[in-house]
Amino acid sequence: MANNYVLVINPGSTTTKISIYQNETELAFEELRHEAQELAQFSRLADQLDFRYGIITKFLQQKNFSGSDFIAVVGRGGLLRPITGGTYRVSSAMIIDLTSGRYGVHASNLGGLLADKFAAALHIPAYIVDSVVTDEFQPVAYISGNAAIPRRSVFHALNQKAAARAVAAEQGWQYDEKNLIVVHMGGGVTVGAHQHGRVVDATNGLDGEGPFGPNRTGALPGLTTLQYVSDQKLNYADEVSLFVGEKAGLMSYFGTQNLDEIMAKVKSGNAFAKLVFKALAYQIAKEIGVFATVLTGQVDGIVLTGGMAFNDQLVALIKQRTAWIAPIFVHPGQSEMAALNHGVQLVLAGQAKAKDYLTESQKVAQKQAKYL
Ligand SMILES: Nc1ncnc2c1ncn2[C@@H]1O[C@H](COP(=O)(O)OP(=O)(O)O)[C@@H](O)[C@H]1O
Ligand SMILES: CCCC(=O)OP(=O)(O)O
Repeated sequence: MANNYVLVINPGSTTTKISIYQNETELAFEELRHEAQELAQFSRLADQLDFRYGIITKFLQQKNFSGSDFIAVVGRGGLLRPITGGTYRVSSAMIIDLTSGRYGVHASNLGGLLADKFAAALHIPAYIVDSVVTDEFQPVAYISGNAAIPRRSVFHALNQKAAARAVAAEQGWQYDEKNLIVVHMGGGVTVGAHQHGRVVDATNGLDGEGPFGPNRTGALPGLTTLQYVSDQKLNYADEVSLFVGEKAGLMSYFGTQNLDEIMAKVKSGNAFAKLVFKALAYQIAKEIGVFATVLTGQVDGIVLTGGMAFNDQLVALIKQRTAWIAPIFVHPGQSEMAALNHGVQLVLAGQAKAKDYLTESQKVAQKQAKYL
């Protein structure tokens, strides 16, 4: 007899997070950290599927959960065609796009794929919620400055929205009546302008925009980067994506993306580590300033979230430069597991309808076609 449990799977670039929910109650949670060397054994992202599936299966066995306990599985939504936010049934078109990497390669692609694999084994439905390609951009945000290259919405939509809603609730605000700048500081860092509940612009966390992060480049000097790629004869499919993601950011300077290890260098007086750490805070603060202009200075709050928001020194440095803009709310870690589960519970309770991937992507494509 099913226990009405929902299995929540959240693959990030540095972690696999797993939760079991019954209604809105989290019964179990596990965060498995992956060191870069551990993942380096897999040459392609798709090769990590069985490895991460095995870890999750082991977790379920250790906690004595049985397959028949579950009524649904939900994974973090990855790089798909641009779509609206919400809960989606994992479909065959989605599986093809996530597997091929046609819209980009990132650990979040494994969310839908892992959910699909568990759904097939347990005979239950699979969903994704608020994918990283959730697109609520205002028209002007699509323009990059070169007609050949439109901007696209790729950010930590799930956690940015969940953290913004949590802060709004704590303050007694309605999320869709306020203007917030939300900064997710994870393996990659993204900054979003949440205008009355719509993310009208956000830095692209994968293509090289905004601040750098533990394993991700931010904006790079364009021509110099193209020259480097050409000089080094970097191949796009493997080497270029590693150059801007996975091996970039703090990883490129120190060979580690673990902030605690970098803080140990800072504390031991390593001048270069101090400089790069200051630059991390500087770039994040600078982008918050940029996004204050997106909201024409009408900013009700700045929300700092993600794993790096646990680092008090980083938060203090960001505050020093940005506290004049708006009150700062620190919401460390992630609310992604609760948000993934909530999206599925709404569908299971009949309070929301699961969206269809191809239908929604066509809607967004029609909206974009007006401007691009
Ligand atoms: N409790 C913590 N204290 C300090 N730094 C942390 C903490 N948790 C995570 N980090 C750092 O945050 C970064 C990863 O953020 P996280 O949001 O966990 O990653 P992901 O994007 O993979 O989910 C890493 O640099 C990690 O070292
Ligand atoms: C912006 C895409 C999502 C992302 O960067 O996630 P991680 O920080 O988990 O790598």
